Amino acid sequence: MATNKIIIAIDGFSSCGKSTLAKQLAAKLGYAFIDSGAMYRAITLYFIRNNVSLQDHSQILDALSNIHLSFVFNEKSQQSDIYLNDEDVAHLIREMTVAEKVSEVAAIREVRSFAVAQQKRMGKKKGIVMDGRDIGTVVFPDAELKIFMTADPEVRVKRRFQELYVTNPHITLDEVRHNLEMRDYIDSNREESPLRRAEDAVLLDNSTLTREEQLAKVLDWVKERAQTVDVS
Ligand SMILES: Nc1ncnc2c1ncn2[C@@H]1O[C@H](COP(=O)(O)OP(=O)(O)OP(=O)(O)O)[C@@H](O)[C@H]1O
Ligand SMILES: Nc1ccn([C@@H]2O[C@H](COP(=O)(O)O)[C@@H](O)[C@H]2O)c(=O)n1
Repeated sequence: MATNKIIIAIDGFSSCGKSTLAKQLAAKLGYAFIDSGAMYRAITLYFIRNNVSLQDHSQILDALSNIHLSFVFNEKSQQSDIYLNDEDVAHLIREMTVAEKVSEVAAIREVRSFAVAQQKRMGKKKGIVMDGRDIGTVVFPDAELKIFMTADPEVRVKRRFQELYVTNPHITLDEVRHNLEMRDYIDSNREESPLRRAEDAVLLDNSTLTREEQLAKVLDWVKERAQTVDVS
């Protein structure tokens, strides 16, 4: 049982295991888990479906005014699914059509303001693990624990390939590699909130760590920062 709730911010490159770690931590600590990337993906899905021009700011603002995002806990999977207006889009947002466009959409200032305002509200009561690209730098600059995750690029490509292959056996390693490289490049070089390691973030390279090892390591960091949190 957690008695001293903190905010845990996890940032890093694409497909290095941020959401996996965030889910593990949230389950262990009884915290809320928010995958901020899912929000940008859901906005992108809406933009694709409605042919929103990324060059037209009034179209973008109009589209955002019609988007309502929420996370609904799924008892079966024991995870929160993202809803775009009243539709569960948790699976649709993982498709390559969304992955190919999301970094362009997430670089737009109005889109970021829209998402960040909601993310900040979600952290008001603490007891939250959020992963993304700007969580420790912009969304929760005062988070008690900030983690910057990375892993060897080829390890990341193989992990994401194995994950996507289950639902799309036509996918290729090259396609996945290209998408990860492209997203990391845009995310790190955009003007608005580029992906950066916060000065006070702890670096976690999980290239050779199992899921269990990464969790054990991070739980030690949580204990250091929230002495009264019982994580036994
Ligand atoms: N320590 C690990 N060892 C092996 N596979 C892992 C490990 N951590 C995560 N994975 C797997 O790697 C893949 C990417 O993980 P995950 O989706 O958590 O990454 P992410 O950083 O949140 O990605 P993105 O930012 O692109 O959404 C998943 O298939 C996940 O199961
Ligand atoms: N805080 C964030 C989170 C995500 N993004 C953008 O969304 C893309 C998809 O995120 P995943 O975590 O699901 O891979 C990501 O490539 C970023 O472009 C962001 O900008 N800020």
